[in-house]
Order: sequence, then structure tokens, then C-alpha cells
Amino acid sequence: MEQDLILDGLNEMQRLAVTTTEGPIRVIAGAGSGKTRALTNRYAYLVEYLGIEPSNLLCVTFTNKAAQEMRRRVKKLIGGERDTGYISTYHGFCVQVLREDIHHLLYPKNFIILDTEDQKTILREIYEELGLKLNDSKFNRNLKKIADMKVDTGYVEQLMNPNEVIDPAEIEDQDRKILLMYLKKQKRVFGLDFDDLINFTFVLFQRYKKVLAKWQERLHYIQVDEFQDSSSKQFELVKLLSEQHGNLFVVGDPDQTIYEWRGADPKFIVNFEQWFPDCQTIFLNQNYRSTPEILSVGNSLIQQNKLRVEKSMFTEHPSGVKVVHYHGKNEQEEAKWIVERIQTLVKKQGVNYNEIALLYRSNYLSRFIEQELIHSNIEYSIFGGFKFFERKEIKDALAHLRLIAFGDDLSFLRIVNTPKRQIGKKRIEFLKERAEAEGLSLYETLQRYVDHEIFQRTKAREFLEAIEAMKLKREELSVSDLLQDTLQATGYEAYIREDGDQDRLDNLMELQQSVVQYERSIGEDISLEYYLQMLTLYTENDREDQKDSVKLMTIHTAKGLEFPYVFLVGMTESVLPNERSLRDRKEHALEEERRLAYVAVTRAEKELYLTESEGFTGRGQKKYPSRFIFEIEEGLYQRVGVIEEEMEQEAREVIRVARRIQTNSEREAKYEEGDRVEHPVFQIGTVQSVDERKRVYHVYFEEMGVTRPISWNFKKLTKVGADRES
Ligand SMILES: Nc1ncnc2c1ncn2[C@@H]1O[C@H](COP(=O)(O)OP(=O)(O)OP(=O)(O)O)[C@@H](O)[C@H]1O
Repeated sequence: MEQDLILDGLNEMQRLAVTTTEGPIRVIAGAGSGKTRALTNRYAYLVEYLGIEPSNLLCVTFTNKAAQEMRRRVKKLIGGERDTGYISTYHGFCVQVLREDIHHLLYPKNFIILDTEDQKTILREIYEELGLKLNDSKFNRNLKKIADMKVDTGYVEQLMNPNEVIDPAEIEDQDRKILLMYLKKQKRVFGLDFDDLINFTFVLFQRYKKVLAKWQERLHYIQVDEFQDSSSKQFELVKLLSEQHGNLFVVGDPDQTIYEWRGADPKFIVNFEQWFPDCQTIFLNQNYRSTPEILSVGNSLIQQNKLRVEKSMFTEHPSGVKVVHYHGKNEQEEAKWIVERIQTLVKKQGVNYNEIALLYRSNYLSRFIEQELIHSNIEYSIFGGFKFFERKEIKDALAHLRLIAFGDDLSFLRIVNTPKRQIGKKRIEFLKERAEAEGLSLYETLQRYVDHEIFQRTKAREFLEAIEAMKLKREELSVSDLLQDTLQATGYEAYIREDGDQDRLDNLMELQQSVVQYERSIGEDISLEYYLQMLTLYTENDREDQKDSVKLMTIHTAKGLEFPYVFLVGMTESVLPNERSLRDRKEHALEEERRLAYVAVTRAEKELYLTESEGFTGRGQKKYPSRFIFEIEEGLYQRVGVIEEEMEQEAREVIRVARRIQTNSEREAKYEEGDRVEHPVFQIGTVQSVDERKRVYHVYFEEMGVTRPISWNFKKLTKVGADRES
């Protein structure tokens, strides 16, 4: 019999998922259970077995990359010439809707899409116009506020109004003023940011029922991948679109929800039947990816989560090798061990470099490994980010040191106006002309002409003074101290701090830490020139885009991917789980961090290594093994390296204290909507809503006439009349 590409090779449950086409269907699919295969084959099934046109099928994926991959696989099954237009992300789909119908909202069809960098550019302009210093309110915080204010779609009506947005000049409240100025500016360029794409689509559908009916009519079948990471708006959107034909098929794994921090809500998959009482549920429990050893480690870890749907994954794969936990005495040891292990895999087991992936919680963690990989001549590629020494803030920071050591023009140009010192194009031209004529470097030229009128009202003198002061100090300071002092003296560190981008600040700290470590490893003071030369060699050695290279990426980037050999590195308490997330979002965050660890573990097919080491973090805290390591059932992994008794005790104590602090914070809301409460400063108010995710009450305070978010943990918020009641 002829082979059936679509149905052969599926297991029973996958086949059920593929061939159940009508009505609402939920598939709860564990890691590595062939979700992607089920989705692609179902799409092909609808086209080939039911004769549905791809133009009547919407298939929503989580990333553009996933959409591309799905398209590729679908084309393999249904033939390359077929159109697969509506395989896209939520945002991508909204763009398609808007390109066709946005004119109803009085916007041109060739509107532009604003990415985060564009948003920041708009904000910068606003800051300048308002005469605000960047540190008055930080960028990211502002972007977040703008996003928060856009939760409600009311502003879209304002944007559509030809009489323009309300005049920001009339507004007192600064945040609101910034928002309105932002709206005005984006309207001027007909720009839509990511939040707008979905909001405009909603408003379009709400106001123009005919347009909605057209799209509902068009989309006979809707499939959604990674449904556990859908936000409420995204859920509403597919729900709305499926109202006409009722064929909504969603696939997800609640244990892999890793985007709660940006609005994902697993309740839509967990409680799907609440919205679709007649839905069918299919479980995919068989894991095709990993060895039983790796799967057991994953299961053991994720079982610690309380907020989950119990499902036990199994595999028919033959037994493999035990999972390894490596504990090193310091970061270099950890990096060395990983690299040695990689070399053994390649040389003794015939593994290719590109079968190996190194995963970590945050971007900056790649640095210590990168250095060792370069040192050992192992090619590597970083996915979804820059290589450490290629990041802007790192290049800027090092340019300071280069300028001190060599006074070269390149370094000078890189930093002379960062942070802003009013030394823009015109003044640089001036310097270049003089430098050329007088045979000087740009730095020397600036020294010579700093009193010229063209440099009045600039910060040229302060800049020169800072660099000169550092030149004087360079003999007596170590390179690490020199770096630190320089970044402070020139204001570069403050500039990064004020920009509010925590990743960049973390990277700077990581750089400082890496110099300290380098000095320690050499065991003597090194000269500035020596250090810079060492770095140049490192980076020159470093070639891009090698096919057979080890892959480095964050866990978030690794989602949905699989690799034969996985190293989950930097498994240190406060890194994974990430301390900052825990502080902000408490218990919810801990479970999300655990899910992240679970996602990482379940990427591995054949061998899995969990590594961490002692020492200090970039913030100067002592490092301990992650609590997640202690949570994995003993016996499921083998330990290499020794955790001293004392270290283990301390680690357990640190974890215990962290846990206590966490559980002391409020787990449940004390008040509900309508409760009358009293605040020591804002006085009497009424709870208007309870935000479970952010763990705040929105309270309307009568005297002030405003609504403020008040934390669940705030002990001084009391119920009005509580004394009398008790
Ligand atoms: N019926 C099957 N028979 C053999 N191999 C399968 C089958 N279904 C899936 N696989 C293989 O199992 C692996 C995991 O599949 P897939 O990537 O679709 O899983 P997933 O559910 O999307 O995983 P995750 O959610 O962890 O990212 C793939 O290598 C896939 O080819």
C-alpha cells in the first residue's frame, strides 16, 4: 500500500488529534510529545483529506521562526506550490487583517510597525521636549507604563479621531502626559507598536461588524500552538474569530508556560471547558525526544509545582546514560569542565559540535563559557543575541580603556558623545579638519581646542578631565579598578543605569567581574595594554556562522527546540531561579522559574549536564547550587565534584530563608471587589478590582479622586470597620 505521509507514523493519540476536526478541541501535550508534528499533520489533513483551502485556515504560532518551520513542514506534506498565508504569529495575523481593513479606522494601509527601538526613539524625543533628564523616569519603566495604559483599548478611538489626540499640554500628570505625547507622535508617522496591532484589530472588529463577519466567515478552522502562552487578548481574539464556525483547536503544555511575566495566562488551556463546555480533550503523553533518565529528571522537577495539571510522561526509548550534575569550585573550573566534556564527546564519541547546546537563564551568563570556548578553539554561535564582547555597552566600556591606553580616534569617536556631551556632527567635523591639518589625533585636537568657542556649552572639558585623571592613575590601579573608576568618572555607568535597561547594567557588571577573575587567574597585576591585547586576540579568533559549532542560547530562545547533548549552565541559586523575578512576583515566579528549568531539561535527547560553581555573582553575592538541583530526586543523577558539607548546609539555609520570606508574603487576596479599605496616607477607598497576576488591589481613593494599585503585601491597608467586626 502506498505510504500515507500524513497519517502513518503517528501514534494513536496523535492520530486522534489530527483527525478530530470539528468543534472546540484542546490538546494537552507534554514536552517532546510531538505537538508540532500533530499540528502540521492536522493542517495537511484538513487540506488533503477534507479539501479545505489554506486560505480558510488560520494557524497561530508563538514566534516567526516557528511559523516558518511550520510552513516548511506543511509544504512538504501538501506540495510547495500551495499558499500557506495564514500560518503566522498573533501579531503577524493582525498585520494581515489591518493591511486589508485598517482604512475603516482612518489609517493608511501602509502604516508602519514600531519595534522597541523605535519606541525608545520616540520616548527620547519626548524627554528632550519636556526637558526631562533620562533618570527622571526610566525608559523601560515608561515603556511598561505605556503598555499598561494600552491594556484598555479606549485610546484607539482617540487615535482615530481626526481632531487629534487631547493636547498633552493640558495634562498635569506626568505619566499621562508622556503617554499622550507618545500617542501624538506615533499618529504623526502612522506607526503601530506591537500592542496597537492587536488593539486596533479588536476595535476594528468591535466597530465594524461586517469586517468581523468577513474574517469569521473566512476562517473555517483555527489552530493555535503554544496555547499556554496566550494572553487574555490573544485568547479573546481567537475565540471571537472562531464564533462563526466553532472549530478552534488549541495545543499546549501548561508545564511550559514561561511568559506569565508578560501576560501569558495558562488558565485558558487549563480551564478551556469553562469557555467551551462541549470541548474534547486529547492528551499526548508519550515523549519521543529524551532518554528515560532525562525524562525522569524533568518529571521529578516539575512535580514540585502546585499550579499544574497532573500528567505523567513516558517514553519507549531505551535507557541511556545518567544525568550529570557538575559542581565546580569556581567559574573557570566550571567552564573548563564543560569544554573538556565537549571535547570528549566530540573526540571519543564522534559527536558533532552542532549537536551540542549550552543553555542559560540570562544572556550575560554566556561570557564565562565563551572565553573558555575561544581559548580552546571551539567554534560556537550565539542564538537570539550578541556575543558578549560584541555588545554595545561592552564595546563602549572597553573603548574607554583603549582611549586611555592608546588615545586612538576610533575609541574616541565611539565614546566622546556617549553619554551626550553636545559633541555632535558639527563639532566632530571641526575636530577632524583641525586634526588633519595639524597632524594630531582627535583626542589631542580636542585638548588643544577645548577653549574654542565652538566647545562652549558642551561637556568637552569634563570629558577630557575625566580621561586625563584616569591616565594619571593607571599605573597605580589594577585594570579592574581602572575600569570601574573610569566608567564612574566619565558618567558612562550612570548613563547605563539611568537608561533603565537592566540587561545592559548586568553586562557591565559581568565585564568588571571578568577582569577581576582574569587578574586572579594570572595571579599577578597585568598591564592595561596586555589586557587589551588579550581581548583583541580573543575576539579576532572568533569567527561567525560556522556550521559545525556549539550552540549557545537562553532557555527562552531554546523553547520548542531539541538537541542531542544539552548543558544547562550557571545553575546557581539567584540565577535560576532568578532572584529579581522572585522578588517582583513571588510564588508565581518561582513556579515559572521551575518551568524554565523544566523546559531546559526537556530539550535534551541523549545526554544532559547540569552545571554550577562556587564563587561570587556579578553583584558580589556568594554562589550556591540552585534549589532546583536539590529538588530532583536523589539517585536520578550522578554528581561530579564535591559539595562540602558546610556549603550544602549554607545553601539549604539560604534557600530556606528565601522560601520563608516568600511564603510570608500574601498568597491570597484579603479583600475583594467592593470592599471598603483604609490606607494610612490615601485614606478611605474602595477596592475596584483585584489583579491576581500582579498581586495588587486597584483601590479608588475618594478624597484624592484617583485609583492606585496597592500591593497585597501592604500590611497597613485595613478594612474599614474591621475593629468593630472582630
Ligand atoms: N509518532 C512519532 N514517532 C516518532 N517520533 C516522533 C513522533 N512524534 C514526534 N516525534 C519526534 O519527537 C520529537 C519531538 O516532537 P516535537 O518537536 O513535535 O515535540 P513538541 O511536543 O513540540 O515538544 P516541546 O513542547 O517539548 O517543544 C521530534 O524529534 C519528532 O520528530
